[in-house]
Amino acid sequence: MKQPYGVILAGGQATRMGGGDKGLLSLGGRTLLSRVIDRLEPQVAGLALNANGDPERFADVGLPVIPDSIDGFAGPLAGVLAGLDWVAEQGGETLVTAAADTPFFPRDLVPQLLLASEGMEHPLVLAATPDAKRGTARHPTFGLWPVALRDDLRQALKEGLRKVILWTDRHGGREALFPQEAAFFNVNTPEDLAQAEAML
Ligand SMILES: Nc1nc2c(ncn2[C@@H]2O[C@H](COP(=O)(O)OP(=O)(O)OP(=O)(O)O)[C@@H](O)[C@H]2O)c(=O)[nH]1
Repeated sequence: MKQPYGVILAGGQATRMGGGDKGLLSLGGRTLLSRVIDRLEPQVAGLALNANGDPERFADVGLPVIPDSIDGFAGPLAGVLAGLDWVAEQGGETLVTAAADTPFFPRDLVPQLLLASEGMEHPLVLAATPDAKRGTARHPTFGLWPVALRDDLRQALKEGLRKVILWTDRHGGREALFPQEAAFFNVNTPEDLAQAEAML
């Protein structure tokens, strides 16, 4: 399989943070986004940012900015679709996504997702961590997605599907289990940002 392309999902509204771009918030003197780029860039064939609105605010980031093609805010699956369309333009076969508000994700994200996808006709894998109640908890913004399913995803979104796990389950999506429970800690509120500072 060719090396996946990467897309950082930053297309949300950050309502719990009071609006704006969570990726541009500072954590220990660097933006969340720059921390995510540092972790993902070495693992992928090329990298882009999925965000809506004026792309100029990300001019310093130096990545292509791809907006959602679905009207309104349709959730992370809309970003996955935008990412898959971009990967298809690059001539790639697979996409790995990471969320812009999740600064500590594993540096072996991509190899572990690829390992879990071995033997699948259409590689579709979500990252997961141990969970006391459910056994494992899946992280729907961290996944390996096949370009081959992008038209299926487009149709599902058109029909109103929004929940990531409903769509991945439909296609026999697998899990890649990461042992570190806090690896996908994400920053949703000002309190989360303070907690992330304490985790540095
Ligand atoms: N492309 C795209 N990504 C989204 C959308 N909504 C959420 N996301 C992304 O999905 C991930 C998880 O988002 P949430 O934390 O649930 O939503 P959020 O908008 O970032 O924050 P809240 O409004 O506080 O829920 C983040 O990476 C968001 O950027 C959307 O409508 N389009």
